[in-house]
Parts: sequence; C-alpha cells; structure tokens
Amino acid sequence: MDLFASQNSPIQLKMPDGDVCYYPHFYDSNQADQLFKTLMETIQWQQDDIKVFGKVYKQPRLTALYASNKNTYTYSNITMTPHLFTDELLLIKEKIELVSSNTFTTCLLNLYRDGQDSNGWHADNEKELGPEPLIASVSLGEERWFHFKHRTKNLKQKILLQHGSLLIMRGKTQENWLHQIPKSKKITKPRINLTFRIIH
Ligand SMILES: O=C(O)CCC(=O)C(=O)O
Ligand SMILES: [Fe+2]
Repeated sequence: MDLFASQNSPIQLKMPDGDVCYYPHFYDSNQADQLFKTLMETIQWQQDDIKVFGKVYKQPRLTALYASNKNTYTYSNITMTPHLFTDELLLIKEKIELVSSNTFTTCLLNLYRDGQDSNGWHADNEKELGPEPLIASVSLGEERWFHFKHRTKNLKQKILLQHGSLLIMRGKTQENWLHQIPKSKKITKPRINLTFRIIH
C-alpha cells in the first residue's frame, strides 16, 4: 500500500483553459478534526460589510486575513489588514509548500457557519495576486460543493470539498473560470476554508 498516495497523486479536474488539482486526504480525519477545533477557537473571525449596487449588506460568512508581511488585500471593496501568522497556520503553510513547491505569504480564511453562508461567483484575480495566481485551499468541517463555470464557454465543473482536503488552482484558472460556494438548505454545521495566496 502506498501510504503517500493521497499527497503524491492529486486528482486533476477536467477543466480546459484551467489547472485545478485536488488532494482528498491532505490531512487524515483526526488531524483535520484537531485543526478545525483549534482554528475555530483561535482565529480572529470578523464579519465585514459589502456594497452591492450601492446597498450595504453583511458578508454571508466570517473571514480573517493572516500573513507573513503587512501587505493589505482588497476584494469586493473590502480592504483587509493581516494579522501575523499563528504557529498553527505556519505549520499548514509549510505542509502545502511541500506539495506545491511555492512559498505563500498570506492566508484568507472563511468560516461558513451553516448552509446559509456562501461565497458568490468570483475569480481570485485581484491585482495583488499578480498574473496566473496560485491559490491553495484547505477545507475543514462540513463538506460543501465548489462550483466552477467557464467565463466564455458553456462549461461547468463541481467538486465536493471534503474534510481535510486540499484544492490547488494555478495558471489560467482565474482568467478563464469563475467559482462559488453555493448556499445549501440541508447544511446546518460549519465549515472552515483556508486559502493560501502570494501577495506581492
Ligand atoms: O470556501 C472556499 O472553498 C472558497 C473560498 C474562496 O473562493 C475565496 O476565499 O476566494
Ligand atoms: Fe475564491
């Protein structure tokens, strides 16, 4: 049996004009349980206001920004100033760097409290991320669907993001595809997502 299969052989999603791979068991379930608990308790979660067509709404999830530098990150008219990486986040970052062969500067965390929390269609293409952004995304807690739709072709893809999994988006993925976490009436439990990014 290949004990390292989960880390060494990711599943490549069938996505023309994009590059997305998935590691279902990046963390085993005990490690993932432990991480979920620690992050729930120690991360400084916040809920920002967003402006849509001039009206102000609460963002439909909690977020937090952590980094190894002080560079701010602006998206959907929200500018976030990072906290310094915690020891826990640094360990996760190092583990991701081993499989992705890159160094990340920043982690945007999302807490979806239940199925009413969501993340609308968008691409992670802010100028701070540079061309061909690399996004490494860890999922903990309740499983949620992750949807993709191509910007110009009639193509869709979706994947159920499991507890302890890692999804990596590279290359022209953000240029050609949008993604979202849709709401779901059935889901009553929380999910934490960590998206590691490189912010120049
Ligand atoms: O929750 C997720 O898996 C995705 C989060 C996301 O797309 C983002 O923060 O940009
Ligand atoms: Fe995103």
